[in-house]
Amino acid sequence: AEFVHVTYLAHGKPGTDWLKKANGIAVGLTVGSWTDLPAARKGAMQKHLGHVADVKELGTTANGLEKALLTIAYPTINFTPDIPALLTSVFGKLSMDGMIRLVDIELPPQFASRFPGPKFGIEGLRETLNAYDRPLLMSIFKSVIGYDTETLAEHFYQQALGGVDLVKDDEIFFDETYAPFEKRIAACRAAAERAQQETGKFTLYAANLTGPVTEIFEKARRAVDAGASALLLNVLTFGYDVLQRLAEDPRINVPIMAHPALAGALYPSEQYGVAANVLLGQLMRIAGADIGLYPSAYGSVALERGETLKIAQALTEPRGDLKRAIPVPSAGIHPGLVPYLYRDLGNDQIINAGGGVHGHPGGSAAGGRAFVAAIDAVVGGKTLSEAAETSQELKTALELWGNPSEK
Ligand SMILES: CCCC(=O)/C(O)=C/OP(=O)(O)O
Ligand SMILES: [Mg+2]
Repeated sequence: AEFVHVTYLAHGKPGTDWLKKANGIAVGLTVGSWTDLPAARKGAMQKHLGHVADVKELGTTANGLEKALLTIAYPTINFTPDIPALLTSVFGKLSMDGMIRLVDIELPPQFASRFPGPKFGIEGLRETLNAYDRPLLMSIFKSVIGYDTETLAEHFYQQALGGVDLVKDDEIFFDETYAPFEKRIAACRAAAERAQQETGKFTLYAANLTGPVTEIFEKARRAVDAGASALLLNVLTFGYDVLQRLAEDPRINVPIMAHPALAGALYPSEQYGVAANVLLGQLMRIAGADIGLYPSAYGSVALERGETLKIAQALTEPRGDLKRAIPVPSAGIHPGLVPYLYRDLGNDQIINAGGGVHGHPGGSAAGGRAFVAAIDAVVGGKTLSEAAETSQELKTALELWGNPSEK
């Protein structure tokens, strides 16, 4: 028999009987009640019974509460191998039952093997881009709503000229009236080919997958047929299972990028919700994200650095034959932050910026070039100031947004 081990951080009044609370969860979320079960039923129900794997009391908090880590083992025969079943079973009703936060899920090998994981992973993405031994670079269409296909294709061209490896739609790009999905994909592919003539590099385009879930799979297949080179999905709003089924579809043979939109409703609280490394690391990876975005520790919607490192670890740590998903610390990123990002994650990351590219006084292409110079610098062991001596674009970017790592 296999068990999923789920660890919760629970807060409670002084004197809480944590073993009793843990037992209540283990039984309540599996067989419902044990003591009231007739003896005849107990035999049949035994294999469905959850149990307490560990209880670690952590003492008292500043505001007088007690806290403890409770690890419960759930028989995997209780649920089907998909994330809706897993999350509903281990943190459905329980998530609404007081101060309790899901902080870790450990899947046993057989159960874990039922999830697709990344189709490309870091290695596959590098092969697709022919880009090795350096962080990848991505820019984001900024402001995108209301632009027509031709304008977006020109914006794509400018970003590609700047040397970015990928361009992504902003996650808020839903209304495609002015830039129909397949038309936009074809136009951006043409723009990528045009830029490639000048840069020698083919820039991928991650088009935002939108629309009713009843149509999203066919839409994704049409996107690939139309020349899509990557797809973006707002996983929390569409659902992890949509991500998993896209990743499992052999016809959707392009990297899938997971956006964290809405995650901030779940991860911040110390006493409630779901830890970011589970939400934006582990679950995204097992469901099949090749590319995992999350708030960086340095930008505009910052996450605490330790949290960001845990997300990156969940996306990349060795886990059986699961491919590694590439971490993309995002939001408010500008070239001056590249040394911090490189110190944290080294080469295996995508450096991702919208405003930090398009806000460059020299325009989007110059914004991309500033990042390329910054990445070359950190990979080559140079400071940004040294690199700025031979890159006007980087010099301008550092003057505008700062060079905090050399303060
Ligand atoms: C964490 C997601 C970041 C995001 O979606 C986004 O659009 C960032 O844009 P900038 O902050 O780089 O302009
Ligand atoms: Mg965005």
